[in-house]
Amino acid sequence: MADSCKLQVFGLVKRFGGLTATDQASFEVRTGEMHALIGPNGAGKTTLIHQISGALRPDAGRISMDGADITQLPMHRRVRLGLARSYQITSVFKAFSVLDNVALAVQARTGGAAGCWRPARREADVYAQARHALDRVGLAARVDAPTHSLSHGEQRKLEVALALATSPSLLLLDEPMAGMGPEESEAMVELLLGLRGEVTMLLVEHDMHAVFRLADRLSVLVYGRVIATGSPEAIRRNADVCRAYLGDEATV
Ligand SMILES: Nc1ncnc2c1ncn2[C@@H]1O[C@H](COP(=O)(O)OP(=O)(O)OP(=O)(O)O)[C@@H](O)[C@H]1O
Repeated sequence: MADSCKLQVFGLVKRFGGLTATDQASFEVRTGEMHALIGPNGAGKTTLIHQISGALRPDAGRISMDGADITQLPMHRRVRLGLARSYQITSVFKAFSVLDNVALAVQARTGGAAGCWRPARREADVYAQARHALDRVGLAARVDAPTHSLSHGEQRKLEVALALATSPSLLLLDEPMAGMGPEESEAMVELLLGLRGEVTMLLVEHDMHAVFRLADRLSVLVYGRVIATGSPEAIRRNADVCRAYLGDEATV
């Protein structure tokens, strides 16, 4: 039986003036897999992630999730369908506790406009969901800490917790290891390995050691086009990929 498809990106085009940032980009993410999107600087990876999350509207092409066309849906509707993206820590309240920030994310993303008037039971559910997300990323002992007191590595974990807060089925991770030292990177790899199979993930990351440890399959983006998709082994051996991007890194 064919693997089921969680996300399908077909012929995605995004132009910024005269520059074509994604150029007929097409690839598929299978349900349950950890799929990495790699490529040189400026290849269009972040632009692609923005289009999948709904932050940017494509000029052409189609995005579908679980078989439903989501190309025209606003971001909040995609979130309701189970799509989440790792937040930038800059969007949190630094004086609030770690737990309160995640609880706010849960409430905001599950439709919390009348939050103040919700019954206590509802609030208990929100906090239970927030605690569960923090537990998943290994921040259970830091729930009461003010967010500004977190180390860099803990802040990146919090970003993942914020994305997990609404129990997504598809998680977009844009450079979760950025700015990390080897120990923090290793902790993030362990965290993401722990989520494998539980949530489908699409990862953009420059740390090739981490990528090749984590990914079930990879897609390689060069000049806005996906030039190859396959297993880590197949990608390492792909002559086009080595020529265009990996080169010596293919030995990782
Ligand atoms: N808002 C924008 N306006 C104009 N050009 C943009 C905009 N966003 C991205 N670009 C350009 O689009 C191209 C693709 O950028 P993008 O950030 O998607 O690449 P990337 O693969 O994520 O790069 P990196 O690995 O360095 O993060 C680059 O040439 C970039 O300068």
